[in-house]
Amino acid sequence: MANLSVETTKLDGVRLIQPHRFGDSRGFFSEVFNLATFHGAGFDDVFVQDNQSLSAHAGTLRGLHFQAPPRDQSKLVRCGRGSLWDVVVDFRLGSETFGQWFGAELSAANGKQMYVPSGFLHGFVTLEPQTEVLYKCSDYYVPDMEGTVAWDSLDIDWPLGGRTPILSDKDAAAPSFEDVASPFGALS
Ligand SMILES: Cc1cn([C@H]2C[C@H](O)[C@@H](COP(=O)(O)OP(=O)(O)O[C@H]3O[C@@H](C)C(=O)[C@@H](O)[C@H]3O)O2)c(=O)[nH]c1=O
Repeated sequence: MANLSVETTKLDGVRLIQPHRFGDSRGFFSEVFNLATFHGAGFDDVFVQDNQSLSAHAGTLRGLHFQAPPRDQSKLVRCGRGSLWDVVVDFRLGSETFGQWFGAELSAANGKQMYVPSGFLHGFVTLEPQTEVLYKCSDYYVPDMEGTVAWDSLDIDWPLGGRTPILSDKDAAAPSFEDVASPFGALS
């Protein structure tokens, strides 16, 4: 039985991953990450850092973030509690889909994971209170190499239900997409 199903998206390299859940009377068991299985499915990343964030309120929006080369990161994102709407934006110069976005709901219930390749912006908005997000990164955090793009400077259809999102000071002050020079070449 396949332990992993992988869905392609309209953005090259961006994938929605569904690890298998073995359900029984107690609940379920799932290998949420297995290096050999992921390598077998074509992901050659070596993840070196695991992150966890908790957002107290629904409508908390984090993003859009990237870390510049040579310290760029691919990410494998999932939800441990609650639900979120996860977004990736193609930020690779010269890419046919430069500036286009893809979004999907990740929840504790659906077990889906978003694979965010290097060269893409990443962000999410929480859909429930006390939403926990867990993600692996392929390089360590380097604050000096970090970049932020304003969440509302692209035509992203954030499911906010008319609410004003809760932002960090850094994200609230982020420059617009068109004012940030991408450090990513087309083949990042
Ligand atoms: C991202 C990060 C933050 N921090 C620290 C810096 C700061 O004091 C505190 C909170 O950082 P931030 O406000 O940047 O956290 P947050 O807004 O949750 O940032 C995250 O957003 C999502 C969308 C991503 O894709 C991540 O890569 C990361 O950029 O945690 C680390 O120590 N290591 C890390 O890897």
